[in-house]
Amino acid sequence: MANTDTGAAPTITIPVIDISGYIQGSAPQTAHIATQLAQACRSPGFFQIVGHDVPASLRARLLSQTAQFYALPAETKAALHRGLSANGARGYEALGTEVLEGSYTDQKEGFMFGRDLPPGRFLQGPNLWPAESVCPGFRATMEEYFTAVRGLSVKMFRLLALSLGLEEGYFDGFVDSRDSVSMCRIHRYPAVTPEMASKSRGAGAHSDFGAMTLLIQDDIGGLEVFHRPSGTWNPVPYVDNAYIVNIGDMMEQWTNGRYMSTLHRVISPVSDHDRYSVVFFNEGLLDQVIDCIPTCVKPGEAPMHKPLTVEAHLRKRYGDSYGENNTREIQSEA
Ligand SMILES: O=C(O)CCC(=O)C(=O)O
Ligand SMILES: [Fe+2]
Repeated sequence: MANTDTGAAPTITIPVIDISGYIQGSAPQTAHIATQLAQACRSPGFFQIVGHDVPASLRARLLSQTAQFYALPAETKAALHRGLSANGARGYEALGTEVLEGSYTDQKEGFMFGRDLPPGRFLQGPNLWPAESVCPGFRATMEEYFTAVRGLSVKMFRLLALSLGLEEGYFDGFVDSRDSVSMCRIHRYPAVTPEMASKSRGAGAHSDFGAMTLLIQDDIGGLEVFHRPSGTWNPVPYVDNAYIVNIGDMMEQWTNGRYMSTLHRVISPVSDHDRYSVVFFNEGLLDQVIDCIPTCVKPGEAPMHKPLTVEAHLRKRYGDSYGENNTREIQSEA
């Protein structure tokens, strides 16, 4: 694959969409935003939003708490390893655990949390947290942020529904039910030397397999999106206070390929600073059947995929043998 290391000019630009008109309830602006969204979701499947309602002060606290967490001693973080959580889906993941792309070991560490539910269905369970005395304010900030970003994601799915010519609440049950799976993951990408950067990735090339992802990257940048026709990697520039939004494999399938799930990767920062990012995945309502959305198939055209439930899609992607305390399969997640 060609990449930006060659210094080639980017072949795609990632649109920046101001959604404040929707947040404020303006009908004409909402229609315009939905049109911009439809274009961006078709290609490149990535865009950034500004004018959202998650306060900048909360995002700043989130990033400083993330740094505080990663500065904890290795053994304190290891005691929170996600292998110790009910479904293997909450807690800490050490540097070099994931291999998303061939021979590159991902140079990142992560910590995942979601809705605090009793252990039960697939990917559900209580979160793991460091003791308050060890990481003061961390849990409260992460919980406050989770509520805020989950609220924003419900709004983004409403806009997505409008962009597909559907009724605004079409995805509400999918994203906003008790059994809707959503997961937040904070990341640290340690700074590397130019020599190390050529042999490693922050995160190897992958596509996200849920429905829609909302991501904060810090001002170091490093996220790149693949443009298939030209075989080039294109940076997603840092935009102050923005969310990077991308379509995942489940939504690509649900829309019969109309909306695109695009390969992306993170280049380890060649810098004297670590890079931090916070990602919010919407995996959706476990019992929802993903069956071609009616507005996404022309008369006479056949849907490209057989209907299947979200849980079946996720189990397939996480690995058929996924089970309690089996943490291997989950590592294939983006
Ligand atoms: O950290 C980033 O900027 C991107 C992470 C990512 O793509 C993922 O976790 O799926
Ligand atoms: Fe990703």
